[in-house]
Amino acid sequence: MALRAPLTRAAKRTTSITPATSVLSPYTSQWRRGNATVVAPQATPGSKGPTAMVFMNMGGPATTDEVHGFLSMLFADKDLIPLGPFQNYIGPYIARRRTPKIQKQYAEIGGGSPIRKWSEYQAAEMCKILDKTSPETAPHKPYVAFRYANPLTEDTYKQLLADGFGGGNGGRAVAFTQYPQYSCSTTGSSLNELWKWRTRLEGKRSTGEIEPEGSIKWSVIDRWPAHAGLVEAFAQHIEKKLAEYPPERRDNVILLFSAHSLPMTVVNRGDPYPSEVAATVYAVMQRLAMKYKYRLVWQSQVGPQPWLGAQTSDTVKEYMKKGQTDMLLIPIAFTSDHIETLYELDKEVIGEDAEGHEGVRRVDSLNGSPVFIKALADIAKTHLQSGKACSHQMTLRCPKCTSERCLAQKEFFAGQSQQLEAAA
Ligand SMILES: C=CC1=C(C)c2cc3[nH]c(cc4nc(cc5[nH]c(cc1n2)c(C)c5CCC(=O)O)C(CCC(=O)O)=C4C)c(C)c3C=C
Ligand code: FES
Ligand SMILES: [Fe+2]
Repeated sequence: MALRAPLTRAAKRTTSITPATSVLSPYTSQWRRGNATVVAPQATPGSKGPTAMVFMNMGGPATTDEVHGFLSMLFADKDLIPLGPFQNYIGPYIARRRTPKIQKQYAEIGGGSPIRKWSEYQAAEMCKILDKTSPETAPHKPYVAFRYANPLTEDTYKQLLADGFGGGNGGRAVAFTQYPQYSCSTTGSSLNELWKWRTRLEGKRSTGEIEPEGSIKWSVIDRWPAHAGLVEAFAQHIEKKLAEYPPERRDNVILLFSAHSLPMTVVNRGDPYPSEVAATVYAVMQRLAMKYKYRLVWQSQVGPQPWLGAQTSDTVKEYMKKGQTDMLLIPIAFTSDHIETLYELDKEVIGEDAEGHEGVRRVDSLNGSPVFIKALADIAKTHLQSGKACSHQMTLRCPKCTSERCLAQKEFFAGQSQQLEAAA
């Protein structure tokens, strides 16, 4: 069975949460936050909207001054880097020590991560499409919630409340992970954080208390590794780059799909990410009619413990030694540019390991690709129509998971199904 006491706790909790609102509750349909009166967002006539579309991702420092804060949050995250009982001391120490090196890397890619710019653009463009293709849930309002950088999940949650979602008004929000493949260290961590702020800002205040009426009804798009539109967007970017090789060399270019690696402890815990990344790669190769030789390789290992390989940089060096100098690198587990593409692949792997050999090239990240944004809208529309709170797969914990956070988070999101059904 997937969860402990398979969802019964959540089921009980969520079926009993809608008695009449207590007189003392601040959650009425019009309520006060600070000095401002917040009014529920207006639905389009005949629509169940508005719907908040919340793009979740790790985020990145916008400037080199933000690198220390970013790393501090990253090394404090027990879902990403569990450092044991002394995490509160060791985490800040590692973050401080790593800051100058990482600041230098961000300085070399233009002074900061472009992830916020791309996430805000992708979310806004997707919502414009959704307003047309899913009028029954319109208007769709774009939000971004990052795990380690601004706008942080906490701030975005407060913004949702300030905009009139939840807080007595009810309203629907979709947490849309921007990691196509699910890992407990990425999407899982973002969901744990969202659940934490949901509990703090809208949840029960003490044990035994009933849930406040009119909180946000959440659902989650938790993975989309082989969506046809995602596959098409990757395939088109690959074909565009392949077309830049001379025709007589093109068929012998090796495609190196490169994904951020995972520590073997996480792989052996049973994390779904390696198999989902492989699913994306295989689907893209099928779309390319298996016309090229390819490998899935792994990058960005941090620290001394064993990580999943083969490493991207070793692979490039080994193939070069064997005389293979035409290789196309394809970042497959991240949908916009970041330090791993702009610094690690472009400067370290291509610039140093391959000594700038012109045969070693990189496919552009999806960034503002209209095919990709259309795919996002299609994924969202299918989800909104499904009436499901999350995928069936999300309710299954890793075989070796011992995290109470995972358990509570999964119970909460899976339990939102009843809320959605009640609202339907
Ligand atoms: C799908 C993508 C990613 C997975 C899976 C992932 C797992 C993972 N990462 C670390 C440790 C670090 N990651 C760091 C940066 C970073 N990680 C990803 C993506 C994934 N990480 C990205 C896109 C970035 C860069 C952000 C940007 O530029 O916008 C860092 C900080 C940089 C550094 O110090 O080297 C660390 C640390 C672990 C331990 C892990 C799996 C458990
Ligand atoms: S670590 Fe995977 S479900 Fe908890
Ligand atoms: Fe990472």
